[in-house]
Amino acid sequence: MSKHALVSFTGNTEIHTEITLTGSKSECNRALIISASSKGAVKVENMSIAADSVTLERILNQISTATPHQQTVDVGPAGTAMRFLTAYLPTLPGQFLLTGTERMKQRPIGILTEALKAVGADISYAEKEGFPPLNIQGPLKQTAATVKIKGDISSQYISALLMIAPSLEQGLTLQIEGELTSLPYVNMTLNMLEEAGISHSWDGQNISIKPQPFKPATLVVEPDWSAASYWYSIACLASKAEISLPYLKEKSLQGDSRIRSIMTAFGVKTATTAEGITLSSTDKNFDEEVLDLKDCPDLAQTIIVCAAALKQNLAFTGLETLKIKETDRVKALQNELAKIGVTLNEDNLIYTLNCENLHFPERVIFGTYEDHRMAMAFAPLSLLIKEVVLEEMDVVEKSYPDFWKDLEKAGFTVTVI
Ligand SMILES: O=C(O)C1=C[C@@H](OP(=O)(O)O)[C@@H](O)[C@H](O)C1
Ligand SMILES: C=C(OP(=O)(O)O)C(=O)O
Repeated sequence: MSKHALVSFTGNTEIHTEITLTGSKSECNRALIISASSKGAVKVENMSIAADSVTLERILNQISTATPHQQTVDVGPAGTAMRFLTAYLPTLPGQFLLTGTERMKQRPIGILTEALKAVGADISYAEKEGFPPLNIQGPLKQTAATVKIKGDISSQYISALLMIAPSLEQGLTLQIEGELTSLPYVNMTLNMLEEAGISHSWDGQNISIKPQPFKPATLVVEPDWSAASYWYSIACLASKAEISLPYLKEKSLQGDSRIRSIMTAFGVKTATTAEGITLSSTDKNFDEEVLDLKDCPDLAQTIIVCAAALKQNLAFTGLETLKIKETDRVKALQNELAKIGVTLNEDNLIYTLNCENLHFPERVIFGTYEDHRMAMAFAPLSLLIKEVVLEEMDVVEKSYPDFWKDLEKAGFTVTVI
């Protein structure tokens, strides 16, 4: 039986708390692949407890390069792990079936697999052309060192290729076609590779990495800024807030640290302290009418739900990639915002909120669509709605397993129903 979370907040919504967030799953998943590629020269510190990272670590520890039999590698719902392993497994001697949840089988991978095949990888589709599960036969015998790849569907394809590039006999040049989406994630990959001794060149379109050895290094995973975004939302919707988030740094490899500047307009002030950062509530001042979220797609749900609750008819661009994430996030947002009378309408790739009929019923049950970010983006509405139910509460495990515990620490009541 699936469990749901009933979240409420009794009395005056003043929040004073300190929350230590787990490590970024994006940074952690890169650190794990880089460490495996370096054959142990690169160590990982402050591992994330995100289920997706735990899964990737377990897989990397379990796969064997000594067995002639096919090994099934199941990433569950972990998209980044799926994309990174699609590139990493072909570099190993072995035969693999790389698979995941039913939703994973609907998340496209063809752009990455075709690029890998062009470089010499032996990969075929076990079910539907262009989608997982994949049959992979390694080790890759390199046939080309330059490959074209579309940049506007998922940056994870590019990060996946960049991380195997230094281990390829001829290195790799990626010719990026179209606009690069989720750009900060590519920068994160290149920065972490650099920390591990790997240099690159990037002329605006082509990214090249020569064959080169990893140097001994320790990659320290920073706390998760995407997880921090839910605390920004809470600080914004509470009547008063002072929320400390230790170890978070303003200058981060994570593009989602942009939540800090976006949330100034939403009335959340961020102070840098010796320990990390502290969020406090201040006056709201919406000046920008259109927010482009192409660089930070994982913030979209947090920001859109928060704007809706504040009755701000903001417009958003850069939401195209949301359709292929854990769920079709635009559709999921449209369905669930309707429960508080808000619509999210698309016109020419501009999405606009209409909050004219915003209302807060006494009790709202929000669906979560196997998507951790749906649960975490809607939970803060319990500061405005007496009873908020988030279905399938375990979805948060994917990136932020302590989410419910942390809400309780901050004064929310979370009942499992
Ligand atoms: O590389 C990464 O760690 C990620 C890149 C982004 O995906 P896209 O590049 O597909 O937008 C982001 O949504 C995902 O949660 C993590
Ligand atoms: C899109 C996400 O993850 P992934 O693509 O790694 O499944 C996410 O965490 O929001």
